[in-house]
Amino acid sequence: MRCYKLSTNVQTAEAKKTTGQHPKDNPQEEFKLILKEAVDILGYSEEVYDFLKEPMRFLEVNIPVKMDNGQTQVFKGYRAQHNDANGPTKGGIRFHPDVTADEVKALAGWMSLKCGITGLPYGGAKGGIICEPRSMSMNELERLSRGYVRAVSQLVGPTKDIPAPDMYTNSQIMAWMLDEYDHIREFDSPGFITGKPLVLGGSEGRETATSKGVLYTLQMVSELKGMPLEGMKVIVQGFGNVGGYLAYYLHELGVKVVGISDALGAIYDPEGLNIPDLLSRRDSYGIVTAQFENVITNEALIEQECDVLIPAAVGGVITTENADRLKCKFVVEAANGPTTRDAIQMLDERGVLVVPDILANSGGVIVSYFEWCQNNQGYYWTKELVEERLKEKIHASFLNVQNTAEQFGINMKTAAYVEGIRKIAEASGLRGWINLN
Ligand SMILES: NC(=O)C1=CN([C@@H]2O[C@H](COP(=O)(O)OP(=O)(O)OC[C@H]3O[C@@H](n4cnc5c(N)ncnc54)[C@H](O)[C@@H]3O)[C@@H](O)[C@H]2O)C=CC1
Ligand SMILES: O=C(O)CCC(=O)C(=O)O
Repeated sequence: MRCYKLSTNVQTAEAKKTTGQHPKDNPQEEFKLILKEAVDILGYSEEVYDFLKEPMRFLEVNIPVKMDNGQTQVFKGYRAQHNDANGPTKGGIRFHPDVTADEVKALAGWMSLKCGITGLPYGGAKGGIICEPRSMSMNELERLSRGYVRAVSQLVGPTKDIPAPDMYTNSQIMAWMLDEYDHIREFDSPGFITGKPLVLGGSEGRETATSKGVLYTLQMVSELKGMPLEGMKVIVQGFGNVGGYLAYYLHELGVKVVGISDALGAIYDPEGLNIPDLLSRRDSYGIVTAQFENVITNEALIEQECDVLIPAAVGGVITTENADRLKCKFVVEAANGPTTRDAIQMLDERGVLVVPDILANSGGVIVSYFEWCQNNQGYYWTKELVEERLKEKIHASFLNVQNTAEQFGINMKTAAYVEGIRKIAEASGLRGWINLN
């Protein structure tokens, strides 16, 4: 633990600029590219691609929020519902300054695929609001969260479209959104939203579900490749809900977490970082690097020596511009859309396995589904039961995607699309919406 030390001139996280890298490519175009490949591999008609390339519904809203200074600020928000052939749509809500309509559309498409791969009775959706939550007060965030629910209330609901947390949203925001929805509908509907606090009908294990799912995936990779996790060197980009818990579990298992990062920078130490100490210093937005000297950039972190690179923050961080310089053996995508299609091809050629986001980070929506089932039953499960069932689903989905990759001689990303699309297309075909052939 040599390379990082506490800064003597700590600049507060709030005082620093927050946005970091911007996705180099349009995520919706990325989604369409691999979708087309997968549709062709399955031998489906052009109709299937035309139907699935865009969300079935897309709502753009303007949310007026009374700020603490008395002035009204208008925030732009989105909700995309990609496909509801398999059941109600499902997906998180992101609060981030870089949110775009195309990003939300792609994220909704990826949710459909995730639900397809894991066999959940849902289609995909996603929401987003363009905002900088770290510069807003709790009261302003509450008014924004409630305003968003009022704006999209006609479109969402426990049997229509069920939101959840994503970047910069958490269980408190889910609680405000639930409360607003209950006021509008005039009845208690815990199944309207997942990722809630436990006392409001949340599920044991939801907060840690995405990171646990990534961990189970990594364990599958380590078994597959005959490389024990213990002693492995891992870099985790992003130190929030997903990255923070993941770094902790890895550290507990004897993995050397050699690099972590947040929106402001990264720290790297080839000897391994003291993860519990870093977690104890982290603020509620997953920021810790502001307290240290020798901070490197997120771009530089990605190129450091390690066995496994786990992007767990924003999209579009591994592109054709840096894929050649990665020094890892595997990339496990915990974030949504961190690697572009062309970068995956470059990594394939170099023998670097990329475990796709729609498989690796599906733990979040899997346990959200468990939460929704518990809400519908009014009967709550133990954490052990949740984690056992999560592990089963991740294992089965991983093996399925891996078999498909072998069967068609394709990489795991395309195989995951093939598996995801199969379910949505079949359901859409049976409903008479499209002809598959
Ligand atoms: N929370 C969940 O259940 C799920 C999250 N995901 C994905 O995982 C990723 C992370 O989500 P959460 O951990 O929930 O978010 P979070 O808001 O809890 O944490 C985000 C982390 O990323 C850092 N960050 C923000 N901008 C960054 C940048 N430009 N470069 C590097 N780091 C940056 C933040 O400082 C923070 O440490 C997102 O891509 C999200 O869509 C995927 C599935 C489920
Ligand atoms: O928990 C959920 O329903 C969705 C989580 C999510 O937004 C995601 O998997 O990207």
